[in-house]
Amino acid sequence: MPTSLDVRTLAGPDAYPEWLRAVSTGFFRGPGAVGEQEVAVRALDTDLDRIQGAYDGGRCVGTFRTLPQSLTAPGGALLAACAVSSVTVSPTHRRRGLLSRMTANALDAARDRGEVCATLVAAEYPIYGRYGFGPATWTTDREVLVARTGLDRRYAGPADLGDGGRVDLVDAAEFRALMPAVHERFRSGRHRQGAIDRRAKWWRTATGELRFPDDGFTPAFHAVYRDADGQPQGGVSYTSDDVWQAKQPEQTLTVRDLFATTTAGETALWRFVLAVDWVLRVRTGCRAPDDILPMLLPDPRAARTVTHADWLWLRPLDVPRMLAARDYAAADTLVLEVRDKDGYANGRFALETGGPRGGARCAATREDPEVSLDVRELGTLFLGDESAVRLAALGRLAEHREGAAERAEALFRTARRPWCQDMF
Ligand SMILES: CC(=O)SCCNC(=O)CCNC(=O)[C@H](O)C(C)(C)COP(=O)(O)OP(=O)(O)OC[C@H]1O[C@@H](n2cnc3c(N)ncnc32)[C@H](O)[C@@H]1OP(=O)(O)O
Repeated sequence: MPTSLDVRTLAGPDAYPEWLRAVSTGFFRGPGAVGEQEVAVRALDTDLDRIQGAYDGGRCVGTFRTLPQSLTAPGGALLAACAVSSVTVSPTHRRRGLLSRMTANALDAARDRGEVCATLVAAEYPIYGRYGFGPATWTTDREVLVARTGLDRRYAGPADLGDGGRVDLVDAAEFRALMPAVHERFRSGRHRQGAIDRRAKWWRTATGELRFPDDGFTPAFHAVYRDADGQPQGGVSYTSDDVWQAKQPEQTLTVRDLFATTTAGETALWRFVLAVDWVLRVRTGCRAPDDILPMLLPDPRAARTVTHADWLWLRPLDVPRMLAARDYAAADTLVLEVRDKDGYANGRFALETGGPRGGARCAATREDPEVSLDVRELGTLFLGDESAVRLAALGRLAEHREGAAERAEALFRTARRPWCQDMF
């Protein structure tokens, strides 16, 4: 029997618990698994206007949520982005266009709010390209075999590195008090493109202050790096298992979070986790592909790649504002034609760049294009991780003037690879 499927934003707070249960069903946690405390925790800092549900009669069969996000562009500018999350369609209602309807509504709303792009972390690679998203950052998870690193086991702390700083274990409350400000400085650095903001709720959840039953949270150890002036410049959160074999400790330390505003701090924090007693292996978690860690080791092969995969996907919405906000490696003028079947980013744009720290301008133009590409390829290029020349070889970027792909490459590529460390 045909049914009419209605897609709408949440009518009010009363509709939220059922919507959350639908998310849970869509992500296979099981029906009825969402208790009152979970509803209360998840409702904090949640904007109901940004939540859509798909309804079959009174039943919620599809979910979609967006969050305001601040995304770091190459050079350190912070962009207003629309972060997409909690996308599910009930197994009973798939492939009837519900995701497409919810995505179209969300992108319209993002454009109307003036958000320059949308972002997401894709559960499966083939889903989101059709909506104009392209993979823009990659993540690498490594396992370090501590005994193979060649590091001196007598290491006694940052002083051994000739660094006046120190690393101290702190409790969750102190970590929560100190680290948000450090993270804000960290993520707005010139080479931190791809980083996203962490709101107060993120820190409260990550440090176990906001909990609900069966949330799967494991308390972590926390340590802070302070520089020679006593200023916090970085921190690490990690857990460790308790494996022993034949009277020998064989523990795996898993890094949940590690960042610092300075290379000295980042180095000291890695050296700290690699020197924790009883630890045989260190799992790094979600790092940039060009993370400095392997090169800190006398034997970089001790850090083996466990997973390397796409992470943050980016969907341009406002091309002139987005392109003008970033820093470029060269001074040039390039005319790009962007194809966007959904219309948000369609058009020809003249990009004028002043080179490193030189600013950029971008505006619609009628000039002949030098390169043309689909909007999702622009999303892939924007944070600097993809090669325009490689896209041209793949037929995903067309060159209308000889050498234009190489010029695009010189503009868009970044010295460091983009890194988004967080899931949302
Ligand atoms: C940002 C995040 O939250 S990522 C999490 C995404 N959620 C999940 O993976 C949970 C499990 N999966 C689901 O809930 C659903 O299958 C969804 C949300 C992925 C898709 O929802 P649907 O309503 O079935 O998608 P919809 O019918 O709108 O499909 C639109 C198009 O995408 C295609 N498509 C949908 N899902 C997939 C998929 N997993 N793989 C490949 N193609 C897909 C459809 O075939 C369709 O193609 P067409 O336009 O060429 O006909």
